[in-house]
Amino acid sequence: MEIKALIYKAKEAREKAYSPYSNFKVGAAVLMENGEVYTGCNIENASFGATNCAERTAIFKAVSEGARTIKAIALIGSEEEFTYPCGICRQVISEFADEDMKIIIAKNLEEYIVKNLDEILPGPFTKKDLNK
Ligand SMILES: O=c1ccn([C@H]2C[C@H](O)[C@@H](CO)O2)c(=O)[nH]1
Ligand SMILES: [Zn+2]
Repeated sequence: MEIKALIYKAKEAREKAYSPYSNFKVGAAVLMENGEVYTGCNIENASFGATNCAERTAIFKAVSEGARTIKAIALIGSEEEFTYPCGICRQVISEFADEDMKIIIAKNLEEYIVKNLDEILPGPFTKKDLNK
């Protein structure tokens, strides 16, 4: 799937954000190994710590449908500056990352940057650390 098409899906998902506390909308789209794309938005909660980020919403939808490996993930938050995944999402992304997974961080369909996992999460804690 083309990068712009994945960003477009993330942008559409951002419209669904439930963020009455921060008023900050984020959308994500994951392309999985089975060729399916799953989308997610951030979902906030009056108990702030119960908030779920857009990336994790998308990944958990994918995994709960049986998909396991992320080929690419697109993320769109602010249109003024690039919105990077938070630390918790970086860890969750690493659990399901394909070895050459791309992380696409977009302001819009024209302005985006592409990162590898190693660039945003060097030295991850993985199943290898648990001898799994
Ligand atoms: O990469 C990010 C960064 C933040 N958020 C959400 C969480 C919260 O609802 C709001 C403000 O932190 O943005 C995401 O969904 N993804
Ligand atoms: Zn996050």
